Amino acid sequence: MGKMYEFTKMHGLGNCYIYMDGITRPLDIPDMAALARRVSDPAFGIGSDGLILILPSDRADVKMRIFNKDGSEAKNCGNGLRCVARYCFEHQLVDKPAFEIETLSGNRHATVHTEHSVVTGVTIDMDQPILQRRLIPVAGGDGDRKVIRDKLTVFGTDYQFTAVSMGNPHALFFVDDVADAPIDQLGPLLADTYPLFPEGANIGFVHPISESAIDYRVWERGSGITQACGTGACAAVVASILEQRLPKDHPITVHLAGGDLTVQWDATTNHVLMTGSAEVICTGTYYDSQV
Ligand SMILES: N[C@H](CCC[C@H](N)C(=O)O)C(=O)O
Repeated sequence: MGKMYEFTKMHGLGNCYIYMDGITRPLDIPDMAALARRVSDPAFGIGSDGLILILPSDRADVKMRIFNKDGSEAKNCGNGLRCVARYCFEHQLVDKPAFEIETLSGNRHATVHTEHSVVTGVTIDMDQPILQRRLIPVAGGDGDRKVIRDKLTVFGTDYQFTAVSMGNPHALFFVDDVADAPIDQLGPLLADTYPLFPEGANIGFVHPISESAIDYRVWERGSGITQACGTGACAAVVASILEQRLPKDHPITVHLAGGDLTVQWDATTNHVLMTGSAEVICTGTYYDSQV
C-alpha cells in the first residue's frame, strides 16, 4: 500500500533531522517511532539523526515533537527548535519573528533573526536548567540535591560528571581534550540503558578553553555521536559555570564538531539563551512502503 510524506531535511550545525509539517496539512503517521527509525536510516531511508514533527498547539504558536534515530521520543531538542522556528517563520505558519514553541518539557520562546528578509539565525530561550537529582533524573543519592558532581566507575576507572537537564538529561564529563575523550567507551555504555540514568542521558565531554569558550562533544541518547547538540551545549555551559570554570551571565562560544553556538546563562532570569544557525538541506517526498 504505502504512504507518501512531504519532508524538509534541515540541520543545526550538522545535527540533522527530517521535518514533517503537520500544520499545513494533517499528518497520518500510524507509528511515529517506527517512521523515525526508517527515515533516519542512511541506506534504506533518507538519513538523519531523527524525525521532528511540526504540529498545531493549543498552548503555544506551534508544537515540536522530536524522535531520535532509534525511535525514542525526546522532551527537547535545541538544534531542532531553531530549525522549527526558521521553518515556521519562512512558511508563514506564524505571523511574527518571535513566538512560542511547545515541547514535551514546556514552551520555549523563539526569536528569528533576519537581514534583508533572509534568516541569519535563531535565538531560543531554553528556560531554566534543572539541577535536582530526582528531576534530571539521576538514580541514588538525595533526590533534592543538585548533582554538581558525582562519580561512576566503569572498566575499573573512576569518572566524575555533572548532571544537568534542559528538559532532557545530560551527563557532562570534563576532559583536557575533547578529541581524546572516551566517547566511544562511555557513550554506548551510559546513554541508553545504564541504571544510574533511569531515562538514559546525553553523554557530553567538555573542555573549557578560555573565560568565554568551551569545546564540547556528545554521544546523544537515542542517536549516538552527532555533529552538535543544542540542549547539550546549554548543559555544558551550565555545568562549566557550576564548576567555576566559566563566569555566569556572559555569552559563551561553544565549539562543536559541526560549528559554534552562543550560549548565555542569564543571572537575572536564570534562563539559558542559545543562539545559532538553522539551515535547509533539501525537500522531498518520502515513500513509506512499510505502512
Ligand atoms: N538525543 C536527545 C534529543 C535531541 C537533542 C539534541 N539533538 C539537541 O539539539 O538538543 C535526547 O534524547 O534527549
